Amino acid sequence: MSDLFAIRDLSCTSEDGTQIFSGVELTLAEGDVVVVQGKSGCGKTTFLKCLAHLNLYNGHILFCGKTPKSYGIPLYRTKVAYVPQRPPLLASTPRTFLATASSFKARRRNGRKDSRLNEDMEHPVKIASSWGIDTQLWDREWSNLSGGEIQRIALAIGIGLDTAEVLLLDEPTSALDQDSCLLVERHILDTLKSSESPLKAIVWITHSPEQAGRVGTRFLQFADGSSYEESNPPV
Ligand SMILES: Nc1ncnc2c1ncn2[C@@H]1O[C@H](COP(=O)(O)OP(=O)(O)OP(=O)(O)O)[C@@H](O)[C@H]1O
Repeated sequence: MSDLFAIRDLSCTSEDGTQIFSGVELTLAEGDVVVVQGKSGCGKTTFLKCLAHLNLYNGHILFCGKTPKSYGIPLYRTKVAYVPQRPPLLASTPRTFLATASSFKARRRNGRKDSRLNEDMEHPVKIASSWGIDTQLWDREWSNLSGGEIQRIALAIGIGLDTAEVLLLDEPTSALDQDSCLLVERHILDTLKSSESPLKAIVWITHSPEQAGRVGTRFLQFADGSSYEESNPPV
């Protein structure tokens, strides 16, 4: 049987030709929560973007034994989903964005839009509500939402569409207070364990050693232009 997610000899170079990292290796199995840590600017976000095929890279990425291109990149990105730390401020509202994201899911289901679109949109709203996001915030312009509200809404969409098998989380709780952070963490880990969710593994960037210890099952450290795995969370 092929690995869930295999990354082989991954390297990435910035537009000006500077190498950001090279030689990164990682194999994900079902149930893994790989915490990614390292100094600011060492390439963690770039790494996640490469995994989501949002950044150019060299090397090999295989999801269930197949390359991203063999799925078609839009479909691949529904299976290996990147949730940015700060979603680019979009025009319009979270509900408009959710409708677009849900329509991708509907197309993936049967090749066209279908009547389950509204149903697909309910789950993210319900999840966000359980994290203190009032339903009316979905109809407010992104630019008029707080950082913590934006972060919870983006994460609720990433999880609640129920398409992601691998979630790539970029400091998903960096704008949240401690109580909200723990609530969100618990929900993500429960989703990973749930047999009703397609979610199988998570790659999670955090600068918090405490969070790394709470959520991580494996620990990938970025340093000196490459990465290495540690057996324990760094203190
Ligand atoms: N589009 C880009 N063009 C040029 N350089 C870039 C680009 N995106 C990122 N970089 C550079 O690549 C390096 C890695 O950036 P990246 O955002 O991946 O770091 P990071 O480890 O996630 O940092 P942080 O912990 O501060 O979020 C940095 O030096 C950054 O300035």
